[in-house]
Amino acid sequence: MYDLIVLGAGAVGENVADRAVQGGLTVALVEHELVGGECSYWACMPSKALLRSGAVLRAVQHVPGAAEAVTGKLDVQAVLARRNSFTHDWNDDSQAEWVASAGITLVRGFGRLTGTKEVTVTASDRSETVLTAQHAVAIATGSDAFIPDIDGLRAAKPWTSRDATSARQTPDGLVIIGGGVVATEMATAYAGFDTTVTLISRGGLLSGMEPFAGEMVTKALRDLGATVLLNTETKRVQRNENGVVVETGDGSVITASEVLVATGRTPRTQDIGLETVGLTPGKWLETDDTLLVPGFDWLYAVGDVNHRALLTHQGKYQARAAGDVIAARAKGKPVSADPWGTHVATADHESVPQVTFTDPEVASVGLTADAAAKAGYNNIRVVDYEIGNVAGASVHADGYEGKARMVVDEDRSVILGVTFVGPDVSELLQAATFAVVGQVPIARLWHAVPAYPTMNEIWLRLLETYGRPRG
Ligand SMILES: Cc1cc2nc3c(=O)[nH]c(=O)nc-3n(C[C@H](O)[C@H](O)[C@H](O)COP(=O)(O)OP(=O)(O)OC[C@H]3O[C@@H](n4cnc5c(N)ncnc54)[C@H](O)[C@@H]3O)c2cc1C
Ligand SMILES: NC(=O)c1ccc[n+]([C@@H]2O[C@H](COP(=O)([O-])OP(=O)(O)OC[C@H]3O[C@@H](n4cnc5c(N)ncnc54)[C@H](O)[C@@H]3O)[C@@H](O)[C@H]2O)c1
Repeated sequence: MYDLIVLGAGAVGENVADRAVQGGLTVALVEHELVGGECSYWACMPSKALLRSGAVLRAVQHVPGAAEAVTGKLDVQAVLARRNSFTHDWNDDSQAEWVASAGITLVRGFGRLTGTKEVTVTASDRSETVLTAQHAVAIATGSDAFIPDIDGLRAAKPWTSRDATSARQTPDGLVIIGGGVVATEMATAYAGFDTTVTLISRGGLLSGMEPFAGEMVTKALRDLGATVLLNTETKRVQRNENGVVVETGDGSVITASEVLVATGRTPRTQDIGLETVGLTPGKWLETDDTLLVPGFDWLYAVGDVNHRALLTHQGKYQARAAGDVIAARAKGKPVSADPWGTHVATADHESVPQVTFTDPEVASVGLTADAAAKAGYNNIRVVDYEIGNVAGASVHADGYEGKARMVVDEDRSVILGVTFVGPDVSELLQAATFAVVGQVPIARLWHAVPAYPTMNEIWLRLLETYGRPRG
């Protein structure tokens, strides 16, 4: 008997377990693949490792003096080898060691709910262990790539994000279906490897973000040599002895070695016994802000599986709240569940930061102008500024091109959202997150002076463009 059973040892499950142990609970953590989950082995870390070398090379090419010193092309094998070092060659020994050192019991095998507070784990030798929880079960099983119902796609054995991030060799030609984060990041990485990349998006690129983000990334991908087909349906996919043949809605035919499907995610809830507790398998798990599934006092859903924000940092934020609240409830301690309290993931609603590591990078937090209007903010003001006009950016790289947008709630004089697009803007994001989460009044932000000449001077320019509120 454990106080808590956590199903899934991705970044999120690990953190739920860790916080609960720190809160004085005993925890079993169930994992059937690699401890560390998608982020460590097939998502964030390998994808960023694949992108980083190309980004560095392009950065150097925009700084005379350095540019003359670096004239070669990317060494793709060295990039792949560096990627492998991040994934530890897909070996999770070090993460399993961390789990043990944190006082968490790791149970290897595939876990399913088999009743209230009960999880049955099937090990690789088919032996079964029944675990019971005194207080709670947390589902942190994550998500899988979603394969849409496109004629021939499944049969063509497409690459998913797992294949794109773990490839041992780069293909000569890659067709990417999708226009979101995975599609644009992988198009950027592979175009830099001299793979012939064709991206097919049924709409624009990065559609949930400010429109200029997708437009700038489209231009940049084309400049990198990728073909970007917008507002284009993928009609049919076929694999033959030479690779794949992809037919688009307008009748064009593209042949390539591989096709990557990057059309979103589907929850890993199909086969985890949800029906044994009255829930429907295959659906995202809804939760309240303490990550508790409605109708239960013992079942939590944390990370990708609850579909609140499919990002590692946001899942880990939820995990800290969930691990702490499970421990507090188990020990009969006070629960802080008001907005922005200790035991809630309030920031999930309107304050999520995200960086898309394309070139230019897209860094955003909070609401876009469109999302703010849809959320019912009817007195907003949008302030735009070219980042290239900031002294720090001109020193950073010759011909720096970037754009910033700040969305202000005029009723409260606070920032609802900020988007930066440009080389190396990712490190500007945390200041924006402080402003949005802290709901710092614009008048006070005028006293937060950015150092000269850094790219952070974009803040001063946005505020000057907005105008100084009267004190
Ligand atoms: C290509 C790509 C790049 C990304 N890059 C970023 C990025 O740069 N930054 C960012 O913040 N986010 C990024 N993400 C998103 C990020 O990977 C996810 O949000 C994150 O991995 C979710 O963590 P999780 O713990 O909820 O799920 P997962 O990491 O999927 O972990 C779930 C774990 O549960 C295990 N499991 C599932 N079912 C069972 C079962 N029945 N029994 C036992 N174990 C089970 C799985 O094996 C897995 O280890 C990226 C995603 C992709 C696809
Ligand atoms: N840097 C990062 O933070 C990062 C990087 C990669 C992934 N992620 C996370 O992983 C998640 C998955 O990324 P993703 O790019 O797969 O999803 P996404 O939701 O970002 O994009 C999905 C894309 O697929 C398209 N699409 C959906 N259904 C389709 C269909 N039937 N036919 C054709 N196109 C279709 C959509 O129009 C969209 O362009 C994201 O939610 C993101 O948060 C984050």
